[in-house]
Amino acid sequence: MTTTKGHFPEHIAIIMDGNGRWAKAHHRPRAFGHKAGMDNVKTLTKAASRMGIKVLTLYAFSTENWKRPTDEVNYLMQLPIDFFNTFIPELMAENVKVNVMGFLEELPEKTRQVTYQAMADTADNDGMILNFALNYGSRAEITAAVQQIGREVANQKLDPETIDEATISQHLMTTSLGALADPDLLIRTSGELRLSNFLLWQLAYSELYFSDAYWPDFTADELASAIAVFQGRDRRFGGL
Ligand SMILES: CCc1cc(N2CCCCCC2)n2ncc(-c3ccc(F)cc3)c2n1
Repeated sequence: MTTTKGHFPEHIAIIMDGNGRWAKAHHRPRAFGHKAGMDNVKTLTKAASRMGIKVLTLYAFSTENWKRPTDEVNYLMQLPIDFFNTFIPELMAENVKVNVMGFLEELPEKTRQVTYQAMADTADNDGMILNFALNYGSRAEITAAVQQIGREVANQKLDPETIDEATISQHLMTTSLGALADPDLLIRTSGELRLSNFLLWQLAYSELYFSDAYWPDFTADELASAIAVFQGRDRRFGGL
């Protein structure tokens, strides 16, 4: 069997964890950590684009994050607005195409509008896809896919005998990524060793890399190190 050793990861997904603890370690409020985290999103986006990454998926807000204190959620919901208000020119200069996946209809109006506008503004770019997971949860994503498949079977648009793994993949929020939908490499920062309801279907054969660095401290060099470790691994995809 041909080895995957040395292959460069096309799709990298990152759970950007540790922003609150980073703020605490710097004796600052949590919001300061979230702001530092957003600044690092800008830095790592440009670095990943220049490394030749084809898709960078970033877990920005989970369906479970609504349980956080109201003032923190309100601050977080402002971050996409701040991000695009300050970064669209650089995204255009980098030829980056923005995609935002999640239950966007549940977002505050202004947050939702700015994400749609960013997707429209960058739609013609054919460089790296910067794919934000915003109000996203994998079990909810899979449940919505099963509900839609059920509707199509009930409407006789879909023969249940033809349902296969591709059918499920095509009904997930990553379907627009096509052959790049499944991450080659998942990175989680801050030392947590959990998937936290992120891309559970898509990560079936992904390599997992855990960094002890808090997200604001996760540098482009750390990303390069994670990629080097990935290239040293020999992926099996279930085989020998
Ligand atoms: C809605 C919560 C949130 C939090 C957040 N943090 C705070 C915690 C995670 C670490 C990164 C910084 N960022 N950083 C960028 C975005 C963003 C999301 C969507 C989008 F289309 C453009 C930008 C972001 N969104």
